[in-house]
Amino acid sequence: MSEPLFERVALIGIGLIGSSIAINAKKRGLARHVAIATRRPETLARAEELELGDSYHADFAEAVSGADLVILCVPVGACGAVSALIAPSLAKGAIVSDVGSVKGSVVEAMRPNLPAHVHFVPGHPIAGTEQSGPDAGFLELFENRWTILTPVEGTDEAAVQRLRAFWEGMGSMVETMTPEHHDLVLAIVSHVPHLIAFNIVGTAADLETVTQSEVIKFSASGFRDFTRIAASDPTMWRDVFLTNRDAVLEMLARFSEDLASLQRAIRWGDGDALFDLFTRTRAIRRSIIAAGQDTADADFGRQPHRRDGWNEAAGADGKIR
Ligand SMILES: NC(=O)C1=CN([C@@H]2O[C@H](COP(=O)(O)OP(=O)(O)OC[C@H]3O[C@@H](n4cnc5c(N)ncnc54)[C@H](O)[C@@H]3O)[C@@H](O)[C@H]2O)C=CC1
Ligand SMILES: O=C(O)C(=O)Cc1ccc(O)cc1
Repeated sequence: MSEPLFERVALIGIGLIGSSIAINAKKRGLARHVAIATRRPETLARAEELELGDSYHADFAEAVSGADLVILCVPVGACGAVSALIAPSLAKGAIVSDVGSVKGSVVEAMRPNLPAHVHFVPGHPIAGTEQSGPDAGFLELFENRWTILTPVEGTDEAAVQRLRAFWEGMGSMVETMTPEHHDLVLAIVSHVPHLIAFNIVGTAADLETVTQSEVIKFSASGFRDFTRIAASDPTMWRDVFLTNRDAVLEMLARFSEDLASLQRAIRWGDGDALFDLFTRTRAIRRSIIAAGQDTADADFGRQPHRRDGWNEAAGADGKIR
């Protein structure tokens, strides 16, 4: 086996993403030692029971000392405080990263706390599920999925390349962009869609004329997909909306305008407007799938153990019907 990329990887927070990284780092030989730290003793004990790492620490400073890679795998709202806690113990030349779904606020919160002798390379794997906690992680999570790195100006290129190699070692494809651009893109492809799911499931739950048991009994797969998304971790998503406020509000404004014109088309019986939009959106879906045959999105039905919308929409050959 070739030499590991890192001697000691410290993971702060061991939920879905932290545990998936831990499993990858060990199984794929990317780190000689995986040190795990988290806030709650029960979670740390569970991580140890699952043998996710090589050492387990209640003390974050102890976990990061001597680490050449430190990754914060905590909700975005906690990144600032955690970075302040670990800063005095970070080794010279260490790469410090995170996996947060929002990048601008994480950079703002972490950067001032970090010493000049470390390389700060923020990251975000565009891969996840609605599950959370240390039991949720799995080896294939990052396979054929994109990871976005958002290094700030002046970051050592060698550090960016080393982190890129780490994510590629987990099967991910890597792209770099600015934190601001990341937040705008993710607002429309991830954050607003999650908000729509939280909202529609909430609306259905509050209905007075349709009972909850009817909602469950007659829910077609479209609504079931929304309920999967709406089951995502409340803390994580609260933090996403509080920290990516501007980009989400901008995309929501556009969404509301488009929704209003759909409403008008329905009110005035404008079948052509409805038909045109649905034709356009069907073509978009088909082109995504066609492109997916040789890029990241050829992953419908990718996780055979998952029974969610992605799998159910796909036949045995992975084609959507
Ligand atoms: N769940 C998903 O699908 C994805 C999540 N992310 C990002 O990854 C990060 C972690 O998310 P998950 O692993 O899903 O969450 P999770 O809820 O499964 O795990 C979070 C971990 O952070 C710890 N934690 C929570 N608050 C903390 C605090 N104040 N101080 C220290 N530790 C704390 C928890 O004990 C737990 O170990 C988040 O920033 C999220 O935005 C990124 C991609 C996908
Ligand atoms: O479960 C799903 O469908 C997701 O969309 C997972 C996800 C959630 C948050 C991210 O920042 C990235 C991926």
